[in-house]
Amino acid sequence: MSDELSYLSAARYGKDKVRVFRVVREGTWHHIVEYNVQALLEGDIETSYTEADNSVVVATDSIKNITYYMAKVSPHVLNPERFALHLGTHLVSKYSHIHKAFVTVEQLRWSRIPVPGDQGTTEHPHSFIRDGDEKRIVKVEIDASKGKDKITAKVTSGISDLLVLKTTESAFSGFVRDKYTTLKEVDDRILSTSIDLTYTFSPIDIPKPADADVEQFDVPSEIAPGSVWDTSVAASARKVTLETFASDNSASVQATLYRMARLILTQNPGVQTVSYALPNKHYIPVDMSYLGVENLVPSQAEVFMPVAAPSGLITATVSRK
Ligand SMILES: O=c1[nH]c(=O)c2[nH]c(=O)[nH]c2[nH]1
Repeated sequence: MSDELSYLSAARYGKDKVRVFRVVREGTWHHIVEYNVQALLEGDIETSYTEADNSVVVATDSIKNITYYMAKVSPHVLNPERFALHLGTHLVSKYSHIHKAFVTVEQLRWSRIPVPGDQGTTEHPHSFIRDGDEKRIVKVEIDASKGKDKITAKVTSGISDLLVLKTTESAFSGFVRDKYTTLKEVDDRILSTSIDLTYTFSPIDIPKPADADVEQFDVPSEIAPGSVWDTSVAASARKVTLETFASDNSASVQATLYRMARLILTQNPGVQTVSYALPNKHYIPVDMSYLGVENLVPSQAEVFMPVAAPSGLITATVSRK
């Protein structure tokens, strides 16, 4: 149904915040992942909105059940890119009227607990610690609108909530000075940010999955470096981000951001764009001059007031030419 005034111009639905934990036992050496999954569908679903026609609706409850089933049967469950691709591909393959799947996987951090062993500290085989709020975020768009045997996928990966701070080698000067300016130029300051990083891969073709075999999802036999199939990209992007933050003698958040993004593109040929959103979480030296205590010389200030809000927010996308 549409009338002269309005029509349904977009429709997408599914399940959000599906919490799934998976253990893979390799003898006594256990691997784990914890994911928050969002799986949304598009396709010939208009009548469910316009005609109250539920015959086209795969219930969001079923989408949740499929997510858990795929966490059980997918050989790729431990890798969020491959798991998201497998889940999305199954959704568009299973239902003829569903043409696109949008799967977001947020991976929570679990690291092995270090324990003393015969040869120094080792990682525990089955005990883990949540060492930080940092998440790995993977977004996959599976497109079967040109046919179930011509599936393509766009993948974006990244990190959110990676909190970092440095106590020197950050300055900020030379900015616009006018009647609104109260900020002093500094050659030394605390720099802290909660890193939000996303990078996009070149689009990929997905081989048509075997009809009967939901468990099967082929990964190319030759894996192009820096491509979506290359499981080392996430660690490399995180390493470059942290190392650049630490070692750059920062002129501004903008300049440090650009340097990080360029390095990710240099090191990962399959990555097409890199975006950061970096809040500048200000730490303000406390003025104690009224007590005769000096705390305002930037390189010597010792007591700071962390300010949650307002924060700066510096964003940019750097793209491969
Ligand atoms: O690195 C910075 N970039 C800015 O744009 C800015 N603006 C500001 O007040 N402090 C900072 N720091």
